[in-house]
Amino acid sequence: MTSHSPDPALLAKAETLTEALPYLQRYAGKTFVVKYGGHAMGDPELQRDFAEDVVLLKAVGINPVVVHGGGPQIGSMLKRLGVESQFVNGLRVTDAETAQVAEMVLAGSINKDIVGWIGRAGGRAVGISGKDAGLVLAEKVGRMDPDPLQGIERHVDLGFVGEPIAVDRRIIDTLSSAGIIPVIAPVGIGADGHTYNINADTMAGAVAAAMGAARFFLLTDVAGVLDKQGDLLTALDPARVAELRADGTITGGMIPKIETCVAAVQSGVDAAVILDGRIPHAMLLEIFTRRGAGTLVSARAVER
Ligand SMILES: Nc1ncnc2c1ncn2[C@@H]1O[C@H](COP(=O)(O)OP(=O)(O)O)[C@@H](O)[C@H]1O
Ligand SMILES: CC(=O)N[C@@H](CCC(=O)OP(=O)(O)O)C(=O)O
Repeated sequence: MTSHSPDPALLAKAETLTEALPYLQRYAGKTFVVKYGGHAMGDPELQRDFAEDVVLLKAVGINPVVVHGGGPQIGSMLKRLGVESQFVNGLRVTDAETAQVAEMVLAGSINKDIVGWIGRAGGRAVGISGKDAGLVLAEKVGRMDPDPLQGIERHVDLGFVGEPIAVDRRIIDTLSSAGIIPVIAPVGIGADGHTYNINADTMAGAVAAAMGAARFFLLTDVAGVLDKQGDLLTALDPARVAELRADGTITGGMIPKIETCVAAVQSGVDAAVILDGRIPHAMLLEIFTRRGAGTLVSARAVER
């Protein structure tokens, strides 16, 4: 090989970087909210990749804000403690004991794990929950009709399940402007002083709306929203989402996820993307290359 014909593998790397250039220019200074689902936290390698992606975003001038879940991890802890738990339309029925366990797992072990991974990837993160600095004021979710497939009695009281009714973004701004990546556990406090367990998708959507995020990513353990045949739906708008809810294509944990995406794009977030967290660096591929992955939800249908 002469000095005029560089190694093709090296050239490909340079091309990847130049392909990223317009995206780097477009997104510098913008806020990206990333919801990191409990199912996407599978193995340590994926957790390391995720942390590297978040640190890279910060390094190129984007402000990432991480909101995490931990449903499966709460489930394992409840099982160890011999506490039963039920879901209604993707939300965990939460009595006082379950609320305590949820807070311990979410704001305790998972939150600090993620902070640790980001630190190891060379970033600086601070882990908080919706209770810190009055970030999220929560209100009890009303009684709900369960999914008919779950065969649970109608009009269930979900207990200490909350939804965000106000987000005070100042703590996020303070951390972000100090070069720190905020990592947020989905727990909030009510005006009644109770601690509320908040679905992590819902929490992330409220944060994305309050931040006027340019992009909102939800990392999970499926390729995105699938149709009845199991094929990936690459782009959806609110009208199509309503059809898929009505005909039973979207069920269980995908309900809060997709409803959050719709609410986010209707309240000013440019686009929300449901991504497969099992794919290494799924987020970087979505942001910096022309090969978008997952399901993109936007106010108006787009070609992908
Ligand atoms: N139409 C659909 N397309 C994709 N997944 C769906 C659909 N309907 C229901 N689901 C379920 O939603 C799950 C994702 O939600 P969830 O388990 O709560 O993830 P996470 O823990 O990442 O928030 C999928 O694993 C799948 O079982
Ligand atoms: C009310 C409610 O359902 N809260 C969720 C909070 C965690 C969560 O949403 O985690 P994932 O994103 O990993 O599913 C729960 O208790 O499981």
